[in-house]
Amino acid sequence: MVLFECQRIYMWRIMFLMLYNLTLVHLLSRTMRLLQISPIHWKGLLVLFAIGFITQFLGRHLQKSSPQTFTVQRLLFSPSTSNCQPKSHIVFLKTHKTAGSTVLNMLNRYGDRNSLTFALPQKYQFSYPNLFNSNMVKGYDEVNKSTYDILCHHLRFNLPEVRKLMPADSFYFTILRDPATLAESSFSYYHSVSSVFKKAPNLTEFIAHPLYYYKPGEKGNQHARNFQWFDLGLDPDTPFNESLARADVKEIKRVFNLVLLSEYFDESMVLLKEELCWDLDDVVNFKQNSRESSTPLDKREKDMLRAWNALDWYLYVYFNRTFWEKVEKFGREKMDIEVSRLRERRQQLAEICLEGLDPVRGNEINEKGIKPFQFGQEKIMGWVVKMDLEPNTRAWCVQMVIPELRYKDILEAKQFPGSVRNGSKPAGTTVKLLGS
Ligand SMILES: Nc1ncnc2c1ncn2[C@@H]1O[C@H](COP(=O)(O)OS(=O)(=O)O)[C@@H](OP(=O)(O)O)[C@H]1O
Repeated sequence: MVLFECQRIYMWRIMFLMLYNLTLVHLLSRTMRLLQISPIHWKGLLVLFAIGFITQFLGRHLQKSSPQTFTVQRLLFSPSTSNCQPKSHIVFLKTHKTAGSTVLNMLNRYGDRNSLTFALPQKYQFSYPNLFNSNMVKGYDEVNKSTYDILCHHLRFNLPEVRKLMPADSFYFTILRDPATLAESSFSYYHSVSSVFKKAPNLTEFIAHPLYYYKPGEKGNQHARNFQWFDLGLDPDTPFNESLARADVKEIKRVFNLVLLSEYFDESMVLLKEELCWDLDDVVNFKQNSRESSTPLDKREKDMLRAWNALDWYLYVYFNRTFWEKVEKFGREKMDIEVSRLRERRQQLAEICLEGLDPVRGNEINEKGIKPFQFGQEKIMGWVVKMDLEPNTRAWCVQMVIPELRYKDILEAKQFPGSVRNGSKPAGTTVKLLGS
């Protein structure tokens, strides 16, 4: 009904526009004759009028779609202004507790919309905490040397095996976090499952006597010391030695084109967008996998945790420096502008897509496909997507909040039709028109 009403008003406007322009043309031609202006000149003017009319007509036509379609158009088009070629061969090392799930959602969306192939694990992780091996990839054909566009699920990095399946021009990136806050997040998240943390009554106790609880080489240690160093495929129990650490870090710098920082997530997204030559909407995201609350650390505790995780702290300090060097090169002012654009767009999308602008507890989300995965005793937060949206808009919004494990099921179902176990697809996730 609303649509018919819009169309009727629209037709009247076009008729009015036509009459208005014809009258103008008529008056003009009469004036030209009276002033005895040569026919060539006034005919030229008539052509100009005709062009003006068509422009007006098209301009109004583009503006006057129904409001819902307009919303989708805004979601669809935020074209890049640069002439670069978007990158689609990507290796993302998803380190733990570093905002990797938010990055992953973005990669899932991009790959999904552009029909890229993902190197997927048989289950949900690549036999973590074992070192990555190409035969852990579902459907990998060693003989025919299958290659993929994106590798991004949790794994323990092993470059020679990654190189077997990823194209030589792949863009490698990862994300790091201050090991002090990472340790707090890790302790609370893995407290009930980690052999080390289980023994400690609380974080304060663990910080005070880590060696009482931590036995080097014990299974499941990775959560408790130099977690990022471990994810990078290095030995977290190596006693800290600056020249050895420097050599390892230099090697990481050689392999990874970009190292992001979770504390500067938005700046990170701007650098990433630039390097990948993607559009703003490709890197806009809503926070994933956040906890309801965290325990604040005082300076002494932070210092102690950084000392305990000395290899991670060295790594973080090094890449913090390289990060800001990149920002400097990009231009501080330009960065501020881009970060503002990103935040504005996030706000705009949140207003379009979400019920409420803050994440909510899982039990407040009724839609099964977007409930956050709950792990241990932590309350992991998620988002409620508005129900009364135009289907394409809703599909876009849902994609932005699908938790990583469920998105993996969706991608797997797409890549391996008929072979997926319980991958129930969230309602309305097919975005046929978007980004295609
Ligand atoms: N955009 C953005 N900016 C800053 N921080 C963010 C962002 N998105 C997620 N997070 C925080 O990252 C923590 C979860 O990290 P991961 O998703 O990597 O965890 S996991 O290893 O996959 O379980 C988790 O930290 P904690 O809440 O301290 O646990 C999230 O709150």
